[in-house]
Amino acid sequence: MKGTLSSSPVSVYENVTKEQFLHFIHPKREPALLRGVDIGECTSKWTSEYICEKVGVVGVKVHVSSSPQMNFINKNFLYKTLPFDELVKRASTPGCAKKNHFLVPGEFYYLRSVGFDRRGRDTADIKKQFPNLAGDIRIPDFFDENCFFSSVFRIGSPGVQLWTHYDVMDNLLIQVQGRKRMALFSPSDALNMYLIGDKSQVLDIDNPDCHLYPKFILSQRYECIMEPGDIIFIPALWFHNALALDFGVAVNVFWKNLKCDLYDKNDPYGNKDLIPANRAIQMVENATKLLDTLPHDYKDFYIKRMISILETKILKSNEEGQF
Ligand SMILES: O=C(O)CCC(=O)C(=O)O
Ligand SMILES: [Fe+2]
Repeated sequence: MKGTLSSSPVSVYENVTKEQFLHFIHPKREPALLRGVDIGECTSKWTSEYICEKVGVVGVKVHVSSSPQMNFINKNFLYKTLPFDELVKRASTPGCAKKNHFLVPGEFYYLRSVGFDRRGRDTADIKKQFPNLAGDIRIPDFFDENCFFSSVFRIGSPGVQLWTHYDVMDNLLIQVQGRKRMALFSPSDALNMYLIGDKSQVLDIDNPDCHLYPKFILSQRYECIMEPGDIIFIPALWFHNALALDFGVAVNVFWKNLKCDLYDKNDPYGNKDLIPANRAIQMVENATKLLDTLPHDYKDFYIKRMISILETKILKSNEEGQF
């Protein structure tokens, strides 16, 4: 059984200034589509030819999949290294990935840039990994520079859909080339998302399987189409799913909205839960393991008791407006 889901538009704001963003948009903790913000010359300059010429043959690690819907559950993608210009040619030229491919003709590509050393604390920074392009993009100064976490270059084939997930940082996603459909869900819908870690198991958000994921259609979906030059503000913890309608070039910037010491220092992607949250989740996991020592019916009963403790906690913090 397939279910359908209505959606609400993401609020659109034109020609937003730093002051307007800080006073009216950021405090709402809701996604916002920002139009007409000065992002520099990249919107006119960043043609496929230009970015190929500026970056050249530098090797980049990309997701490659035979399906446009990249799926983390049965990992229907591989990581492959390609020269940057070859990636751009294959992803932007219809038919190009038909001749040269890793998996199947017409395969799909997605680049999410990373820092030089991903095992360490090195995060993506376009100024470091793409210095010849960084000067063309003006990242809005809508946050304190001490809170900057990373800036990520994203390139993808038309049709690529990135699974629904949340990040723990506030985010400005700047769409430079191509259109993209963004679907978002509030953190308050977390129980309807069927999460595994930071990712939703509901892969086909347009035709969700209602037998497997009956509560998904209860969630409130927000949606917008991003045009080149648009920026979307995605507050930390908001679930998002990106569907590229064209060959896409985007840059996003993550920053820390809360006190720096709450964030995991070893987080190359900006998706590790805050230290207290991560500890709390570990404790719940340990608590359920502890119950493994009891017979099934007792375990079931005490898990339900734990759920009722947590449910009461949700109601209380909702009343206090702190949820
Ligand atoms: O635009 C995309 O392809 C995905 C964006 C995303 O997940 C992000 O900016 O956090
Ligand atoms: Fe994300």
